[in-house]
Amino acid sequence: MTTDTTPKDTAPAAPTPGQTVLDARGVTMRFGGLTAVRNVDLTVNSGEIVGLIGPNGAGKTTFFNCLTGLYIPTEGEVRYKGKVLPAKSFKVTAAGIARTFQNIRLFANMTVLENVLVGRHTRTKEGLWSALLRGPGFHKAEATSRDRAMELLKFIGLEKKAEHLARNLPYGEQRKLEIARALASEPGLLLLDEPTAGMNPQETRATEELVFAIRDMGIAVLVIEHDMRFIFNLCDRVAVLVQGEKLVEGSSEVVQGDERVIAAYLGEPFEDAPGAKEVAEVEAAEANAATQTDAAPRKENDR
Ligand SMILES: Nc1ncnc2c1ncn2[C@@H]1O[C@H](COP(=O)(O)OP(=O)(O)OP(=O)(O)O)[C@@H](O)[C@H]1O
Repeated sequence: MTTDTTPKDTAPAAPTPGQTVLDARGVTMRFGGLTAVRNVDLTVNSGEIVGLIGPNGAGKTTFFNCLTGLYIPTEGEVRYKGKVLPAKSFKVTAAGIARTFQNIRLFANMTVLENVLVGRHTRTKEGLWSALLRGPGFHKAEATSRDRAMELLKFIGLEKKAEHLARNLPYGEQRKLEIARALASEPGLLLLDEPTAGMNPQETRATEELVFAIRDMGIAVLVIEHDMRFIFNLCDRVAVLVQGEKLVEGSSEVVQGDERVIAAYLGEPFEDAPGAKEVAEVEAAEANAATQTDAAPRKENDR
């Protein structure tokens, strides 16, 4: 992925810096007796990358679903660029919010290019009759869509695999393709649900760069992630959900140092890669075991 291949034609007009793109107020989602999200306010401004973190079951994905028309919040209101969001997910996408899911949802037996083309359907003006009759309007629209889809594939570094079947891509590339498909709808706000889940450290770093490049295209980003290194490197602002409620919101520094967040989620101040301490302990134990194994034959020989 390189930033100089940004598909400028497809990028939405950059909103005024600081303009509120997403404004969620008092969002509550109840499932029977369970309140999964309780009275959550959250804004995302243009030019921002905002993180949403919290323990498993805190309500992060439910909140995302309330922002994308999959769920209608029991209470509260969600506005995108000042307008109340429609209650259907395809209308939310058409309005300008795109998302990826925690579990990859590609069309496995379609090509990489076809997957991105599917993501463009909300931006295609040609109707059913035009498509069936395959008139000149249809062919022109199809060519434009292909060009734009190829630009996006270039942007994420998958243009050489355009004709590969999605299911044959390695895991990290499937995740990138999901992002390209979301970008194909030309969003002003991109919601990413655990984009680095299952990735190795190199893939995670590449995803970090990709998200920065997407922000630089003029698209605001809201991201759920359990990888705290990724979140704290990336985000201008982080909101913490615990048991459905927003516990804290602030800069990475503020959130990392907040005792309530440490107690409820982080466990201890974040200083290095998560798990670094555990890795160091395992390595020390292995080194110790190796020393003892080396020592063992000498004992044998001593006898
Ligand atoms: N459709 C549903 N019906 C009933 N309960 C639900 C539904 N969706 C989510 N929940 C419940 O709402 C709560 C919040 O779940 P949610 O998936 O939003 O949490 P999360 O913070 O995204 O967790 P994770 O980090 O594990 O993905 C959980 O108790 C979950 O079981």
